Amino acid sequence: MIRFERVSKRYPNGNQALSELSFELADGEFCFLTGHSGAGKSTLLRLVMMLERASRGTVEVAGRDLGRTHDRMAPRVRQGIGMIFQDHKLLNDKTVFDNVALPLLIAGFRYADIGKKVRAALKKVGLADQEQAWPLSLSGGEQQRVGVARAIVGMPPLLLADEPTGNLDPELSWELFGLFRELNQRGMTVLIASHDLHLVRRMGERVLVLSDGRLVDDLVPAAS
Ligand SMILES: Nc1ncnc2c1ncn2[C@@H]1O[C@H](COP(=O)(O)OP(=O)(O)OP(=O)(O)O)[C@@H](O)[C@H]1O
Repeated sequence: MIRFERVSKRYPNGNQALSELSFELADGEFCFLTGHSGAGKSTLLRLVMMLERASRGTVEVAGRDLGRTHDRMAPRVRQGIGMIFQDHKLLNDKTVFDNVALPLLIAGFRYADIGKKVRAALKKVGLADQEQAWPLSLSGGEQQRVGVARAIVGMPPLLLADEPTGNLDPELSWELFGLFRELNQRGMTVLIASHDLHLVRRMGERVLVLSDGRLVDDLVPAAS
């Protein structure tokens, strides 16, 4: 699903965010990305989303070489990816339903087809009864789950999350990771950037460890 081969990223101001990074994430895998602040986690995810371009090396997503992909194809690439942010980026002047419907409207789905998909996504995250609620009337954990519903409403094959538990207490964080595992068990490939090492270890999944833009460890869970 994702292949990085000797990828380096240097920002225009000279910051070297990634250096000679190589790894592969197969279809259906569940993987964490950890490392200190500034290690390059967000940059890696931004390269996968085509929000940035690699300075050197090859980035492949779903068989597509992003270095050879024109900017105008970026929306198509992003349609295959669900993205979850730390601050969930919900629109507070829109209902839960409308927030979750947004990616489908942008993708050009007919309004008649949208309701079913939005309700299915809200059901998956356990918020079926909140579709008419306003984001600010929900708890932090519920808001984050709306963000997950919005990311998965188009059933993308790949789910990326950047510090999704940053604003959640340990119990809600654990629940959210459980939800990601469920989505993975239904076939989604999942890559989560997190510096919550305690929770990451507890999940017992594959962990890529970045330090100063380099891959310093690739921990594969022991077979159970
Ligand atoms: N737009 C940018 N322009 C210049 N430098 C940047 C930019 N974005 C990130 N960097 C630099 O690239 C390096 C990697 O940053 P990145 O945000 O990818 O790390 P991170 O591991 O996600 O950190 P954090 O956990 O703090 O979000 C850092 O040195 C950072 O200052």
